[in-house]
This record gives sequence, C-alpha cells and structure tokens, in this order.
Amino acid sequence: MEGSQQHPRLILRNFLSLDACKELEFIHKSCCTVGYRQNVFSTTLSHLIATNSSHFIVPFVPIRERLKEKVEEHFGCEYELFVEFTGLISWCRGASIGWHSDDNRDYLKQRDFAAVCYLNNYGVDFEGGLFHFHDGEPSTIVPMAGDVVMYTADSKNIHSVDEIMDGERITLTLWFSRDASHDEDAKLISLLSDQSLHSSKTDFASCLPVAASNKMYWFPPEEASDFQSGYDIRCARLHVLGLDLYFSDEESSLSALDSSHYLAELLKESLQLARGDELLVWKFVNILHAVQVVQFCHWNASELKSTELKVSSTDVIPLSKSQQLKINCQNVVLLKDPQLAKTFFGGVTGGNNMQRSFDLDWFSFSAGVSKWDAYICKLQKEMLMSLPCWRRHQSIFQLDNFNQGV
Ligand SMILES: O=C(O)CCC(=O)C(=O)O
Ligand SMILES: [Fe+2]
Repeated sequence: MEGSQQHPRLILRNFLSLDACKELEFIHKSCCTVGYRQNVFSTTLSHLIATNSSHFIVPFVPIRERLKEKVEEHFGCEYELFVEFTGLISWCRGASIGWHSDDNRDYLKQRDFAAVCYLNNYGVDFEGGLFHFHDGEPSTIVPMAGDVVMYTADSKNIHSVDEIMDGERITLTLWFSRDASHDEDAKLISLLSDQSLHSSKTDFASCLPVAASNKMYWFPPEEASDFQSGYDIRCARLHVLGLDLYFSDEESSLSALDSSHYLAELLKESLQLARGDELLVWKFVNILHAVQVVQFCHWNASELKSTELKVSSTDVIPLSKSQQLKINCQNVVLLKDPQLAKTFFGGVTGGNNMQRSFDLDWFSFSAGVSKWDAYICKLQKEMLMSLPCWRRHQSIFQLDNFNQGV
C-alpha cells in the first residue's frame, strides 16, 4: 500500500495485558523522578539500577523482547535492531509536545524506530493527551491501556501529543537503533555487573531501595535549589492516597533550621506511615522504601482485601497530639503545594477513577508487606540467574525457564 510506505507505522490493540500495564504503572509510581520535559516524570532502567532497584528491570524483559521482534518483523529488519532507550514516562496537567519527528536533534539521529505503549486510559485516568500523526492514517490515536503505536523515527512520521488537561498519562516508550554503539543493553549490563559485585544475595534486605539525590524528586525542578515551593514527589504519591509520613527519630530542634536543610535531614531518616489519627508501628528504611511498599499494596489492593493470610497483630497505635503536630510541620516542608500534588498525581478531578485514598485496612496492608517481600525476592532471584547469560550474550533477554509469557 502506497500510504503505509509513505508513513510506515503500526498500531496494535491489546498488545500488553492489563496485568502487565498495572505492574509497569506500579513500578513508575514507586520509582519515578522528575523528567526531561515540563510536567513530565520518568523512570529509566539505568535509574532503577542506580537506586538499588535493578530487580524491577525483570518485568520489562519479555515486553522489550516482544516489542523489538514486532518492530523488526513489521519494518523488515529482523535481527538488525538494538534497543536504544527504554523508559516509563508520565505526563501530567500542562504537558504536551508539538509536531516533531523522534530523530529531530543531532544527538537523536541514531533513532530508527519508536514504540509507545499506553499503560492507562484516555478519558478515565487522564483528559487530553491524544496522539496525532501530521499525515496519513490513522491521524489520531486515543491512548488506551495495552495498545501500542510503532513508527519510524524520521520525518515520515511527524507527530504531536495534545496537552494533558487532567490526571496522569503513563506510557512505556522505547526507541530502536540499527547502530550497535547505541545499544542500551550493553550499558545496562555493565552497570548491573558493577553493582552485583556488591550484592549477590536474594533476601529482600539486599533489595532495599537507595534514593537518588533529593533534587531528582522535587517538583518543579526549578525549585530544587532551595525547596521553597513545590513538593517532594515521593511524599506526594503517599499524600494522594491519604497517607502521611512520620519521621520519629528526627530531632525537633531541626525545625529551627532553614527549610532546605531540614528537608535534607528529614529525608535521611527511617520513617513510619500514618493515616488519620493512626500510626503504623512498622518502620521503613527510607521514603522510597515506603512508597514502593504502599504502591505495591495499592496495585494489589483487591487481592489483598480478600486474602486468607492471617496476621496476628496490626501494630497500629493512636497518634498523639504532639505526633500529629510534628506530621503537620513535616508536611509544610515536604509538601509546600499539596493542591498541585493532588492535581498531578490525584487522578482525574471528579472522575470515577479519582485516586481514592488508600482504602486498605491495616490487616490487608500487613499481608501486602509480606507479599511485597516475596515479590521482590522472586524478581531478584530471576535477575541474578539471568545476569551471567546476559553478560555472555551482551544482551538482555528472557531465559527459557522463565518463559511464562506476558
Ligand atoms: O507519548 C506519546 O504518545 C508520544 C510521545 C512522543 O512523541 C515522544 O516522546 O517523542
Ligand atoms: Fe515523539
């Protein structure tokens, strides 16, 4: 067909299962940092490695493989492509991109093909954010969870994305290159190999996240020099679920110090979670750890509510007035703009899918914590078993014995 040669592209419905979409959404909401464009947040695989969360690469592996095979098959370049970039990207209110091709900068010339997988739904999880091709058919794509659009990165596929009006639009975006020197796998394997010298155990303690610099989690990024306005995105992710952080060990005398110093000190501490007037006794090693566990429980909420697992004690105590006061002071530092945090991460305003507060009872939450440990250990085990093969082949792929499909 003449049209498809002029504008080589492919749209696939339901390429990813909804379960796979949900798992990637969980990883993004647990690990993302502020992104490269305005009102955009991103999670790259190298960032996962840098924050001792490399086990989260595992769920990407079969998906990347399937996407590469599909691109190679459709565009007739079997065994020729390398993945150049893999990332989870979310766009919040105000984010958009005008007409462009994906290779339109000198430093992007290596990009030959793009694959964008939609992980949530237009009109439900976000408003706006339609994708348009400048020429040819289809001209507009309505992002729906599981669907993928693949296209050449050159000027045959000029495209744009409408401004996001509400909610958070999440994608898994990959670029492919024919140029082996831009192979993401080689870089990732080298980072993974450096890191696995330090940890080869498969207990969850060796998989506890280590946060990157506080600046990478501060929104808007322009305010990250002194943290005077905006919010910490990890704190915001918990806040929209109705959860507060409680830093029990922090010295209250610190509150006399300036805000940026106080914030840096606070975020070094271990912490507990509070909701309403209740405090969960259980401690998290750092804020990233708390976000990962909470997002995991949120992702698995319906399963956890019906779990048979019996938990002996919930270890919940009432919050004292002075503890509540302390939480309020800490929120003033971490969430200078709670309204903006809600606008960005709280789901579509007034919509059915408005991110409801964390409606898990503490029993289900405790069940979630044990499930989280098992989940992380399983990923870590698979990672460590795969790594020697990945190193030998200088390629990240799914080993046959883990081939359970996506
Ligand atoms: O998210 C999309 O639909 C496309 C994004 C895009 O065009 C880009 O990142 O270059
Ligand atoms: Fe693009």
